[in-house]
Amino acid sequence: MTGDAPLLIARDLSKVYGTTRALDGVSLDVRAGEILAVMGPSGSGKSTLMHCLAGIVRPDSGELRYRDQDLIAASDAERSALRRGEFGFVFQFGQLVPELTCLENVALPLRMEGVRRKEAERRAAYWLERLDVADVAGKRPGQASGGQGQRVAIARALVTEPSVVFADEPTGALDSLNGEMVMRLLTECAEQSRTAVVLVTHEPAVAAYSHREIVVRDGRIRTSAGSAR
Ligand SMILES: Nc1ncnc2c1ncn2[C@@H]1O[C@H](COP(=O)(O)OP(=O)(O)OP(=O)(O)O)[C@@H](O)[C@H]1O
Repeated sequence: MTGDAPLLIARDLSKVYGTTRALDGVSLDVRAGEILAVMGPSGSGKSTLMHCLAGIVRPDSGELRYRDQDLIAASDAERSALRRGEFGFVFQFGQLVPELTCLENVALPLRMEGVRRKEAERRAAYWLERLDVADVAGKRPGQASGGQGQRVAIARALVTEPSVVFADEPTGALDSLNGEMVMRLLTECAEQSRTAVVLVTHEPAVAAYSHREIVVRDGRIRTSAGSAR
């Protein structure tokens, strides 16, 4: 893994909200296939860091590159094209569309890219199978359990075969057994497809699925270590 050029390179990133220094000179690389846990206390800047890396929030200063692209100089349209095409997202609460079936939810990012319905649903069905939730394909998210919904959300994040998945507390709403299953499937699928995962979590048991942990405090990276994995 160390031989790969980094996918994301952040240097000295800063972001200020009013008088709050949410990020204060953060430097970080994310490599293909790497599972990186971002830990730290509430309000320390974890989400701001993740949102900057994902091209959602524009840092005030520093350098940020995804492959050859300057993410700070990129226009809003370029950044959203990058998010759609290269990145996947998983949040604490699956944020699935309640009116659509689980299959349609997973097919949605492909439909938005112009993939025809039949092909999009075929690929969605494959990912539901991979995440072991094929049985909820025809159900709406409200009819699935929390753990199943989160696995559907992961299928939706992976269906476009992104280079990087950003996961913000993906197990935060689950009990530990379901949380472990979600983490096991997320990391197995990511490793098989060499997808990098940037994982924000408070939970050491979740961070244990990563290859590397960083701890953010007061907008700075305080420690960085390989995990037990
Ligand atoms: N859009 C915003 N407007 C104003 N302040 C913000 C905004 N986003 C974040 N902040 C502030 O920046 C700091 C870092 O917030 P951030 O959400 O990145 O922390 P976090 O580590 O992800 O916290 P948590 O674990 O509670 O989600 C906090 O003081 C927060 O209040």
